[in-house]
Amino acid sequence: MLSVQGLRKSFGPFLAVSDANLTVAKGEVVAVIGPNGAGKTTLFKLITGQLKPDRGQVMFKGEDIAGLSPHRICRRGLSLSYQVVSVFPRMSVFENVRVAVLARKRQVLRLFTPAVRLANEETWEILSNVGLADKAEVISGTLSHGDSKVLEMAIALGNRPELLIMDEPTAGMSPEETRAAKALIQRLNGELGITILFCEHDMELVFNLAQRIMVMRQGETIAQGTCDEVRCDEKVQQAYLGGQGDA
Ligand SMILES: Nc1ncnc2c1ncn2[C@@H]1O[C@H](COP(=O)(O)OP(=O)(O)OP(=O)(O)O)[C@@H](O)[C@H]1O
Repeated sequence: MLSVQGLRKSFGPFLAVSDANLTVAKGEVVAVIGPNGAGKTTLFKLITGQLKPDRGQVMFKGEDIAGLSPHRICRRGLSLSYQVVSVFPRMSVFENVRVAVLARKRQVLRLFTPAVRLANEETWEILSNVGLADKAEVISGTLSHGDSKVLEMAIALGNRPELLIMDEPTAGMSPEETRAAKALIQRLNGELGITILFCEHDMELVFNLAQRIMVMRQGETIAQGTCDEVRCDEKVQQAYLGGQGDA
């Protein structure tokens, strides 16, 4: 479904991503790991169009999407759930998700039209899928950190993504919130069939959730494979145990 080859991005003289390579098959859960500053977030921004690569290829469903606008990439079924919560804090949980659903349908909010009725139904469905239906009327800015991150995922689901990319989905969550988020990600993948690509520093979560792992160090892909393959990889052990890692 997604194939990244030889992706490179520099900021002035600094090479943040020098050679990123990644494949994600339909239906998979794939994790990108690497020490702080390895280039994981930059890679996700390059895939989702928030940054333009200097060179390299990003093939999504057979088409090269490298350098397309985020909007056009999103329309092809690829959504990003952010590391930093970016909901509209004064809007309710329901309204935040409905905006995303209406945006996908290219509708503005004209109440009582059939399109809005359908968007309302879809919004309720998403909220119940992620377990936020009972908080639909809550003002988003008053949610706990864990619920805000789940809302972020719900907003991304408003785009009906085939591939959902999540940047540190459980960062800052309590152990209980992390367990719930893990179950949610498994449900999105298992029940709704959404392909998942995420990066995360919580190695327990990575090895529990991911079917395959890609490892970055200093902007470069140094390994890619099953959890066992990656665990046994010498370069990976060096990256994490050689004084550069944070896991
Ligand atoms: N807009 C930018 N301008 C200059 N340097 C940047 C910019 N964005 C990222 N960088 C640098 O690129 C490198 C990679 O950053 P990136 O955020 O992609 O790493 P990361 O692997 O996601 O790190 P973390 O795990 O800490 O989130 C870092 O050294 C960072 O400071």
